[in-house]
Amino acid sequence: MFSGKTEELIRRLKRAKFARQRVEIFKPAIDIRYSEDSVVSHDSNSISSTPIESSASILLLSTDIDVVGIDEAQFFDKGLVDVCKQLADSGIRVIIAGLDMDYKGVPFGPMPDLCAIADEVSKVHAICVRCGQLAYISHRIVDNDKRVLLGEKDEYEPLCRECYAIALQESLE
Ligand SMILES: Nc1ncnc2c1ncn2[C@@H]1O[C@H](COP(=O)(O)OP(=O)(O)O)[C@@H](O)[C@H]1O
Ligand SMILES: Cc1cn([C@H]2C[C@H](O)[C@@H](COP(=O)(O)O)O2)c(=O)[nH]c1=O
Ligand SMILES: [Zn+2]
Repeated sequence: MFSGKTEELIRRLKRAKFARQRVEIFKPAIDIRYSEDSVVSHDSNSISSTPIESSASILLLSTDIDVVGIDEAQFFDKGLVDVCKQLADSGIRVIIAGLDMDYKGVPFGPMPDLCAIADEVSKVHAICVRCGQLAYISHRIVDNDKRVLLGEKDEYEPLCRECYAIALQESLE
C-alpha cells in the first residue's frame, strides 16, 4: 500500500481520455474507503468509476470501449482473470491496479494469475516508514486477522523486509 498504484492507474486512464479513447473504469463495490463511485488515491487524485460486485459485470458494461481500468483488483473474484483475458483478446487495453500480497505476505485474490497473463507488469513500492528503504509489505498494525480489512495509515504501515522481521519479533515479545 502507498506505493502509487492508484496514482499510476489514474495517470494512464486520464491520458487515454486525452487521446479521446473510450474508457470504462471499475472498482469493487466493497471499497468505500474514500468514495463509493470514484477511484481515489492516498493523495486525493480521483477519477469517476463504476462500483461492481462481481467481475462478470465488467463484460456486460464494456461494449464499444477502447480501455478498461480496474482498481483494487485483489478484492475481485477469480473470474476476473478470464474476464481480462476476453477483453484483451478482443483488442481492449486493460489496465489493472491491485495489491500483490495481503498483510501476511500471501498473494492476494486473482493478482498472481493476472500478473501471469499480463503483457506488462509494473511493480511499484512505497517507502518503508521505519527506515526509508523500499517497502515490500503492508504491515497491519491493528488487531484483526480477517484477510479483508479496508484501511489506510491507522491500519497499515509499509515496511521493508528487515523492518517487517523486527516488527514481527516485537509482536511476539
Ligand atoms: N510511506 C509512503 N511511501 C510512499 N508514498 C507514500 C507513503 N505514505 C504516503 N504516501 C503517499 O501515497 C501516495 C500514493 O498513493 P496511491 O497511489 O493511492 O498508492 P496505492 O494505490 O499504492 O496505495 C504517494 O504519492 C505519497 O504521497
Ligand atoms: C494488506 C491488506 C490490505 N487490505 C486493504 C486495505 C486497503 O483498503 C486496500 C489496499 O488499498 P491500497 O490502494 O493498496 O492502499 O486493501 C486488506 O483488506 N487486507 C490486507 O491484507
Ligand atoms: Zn525498513
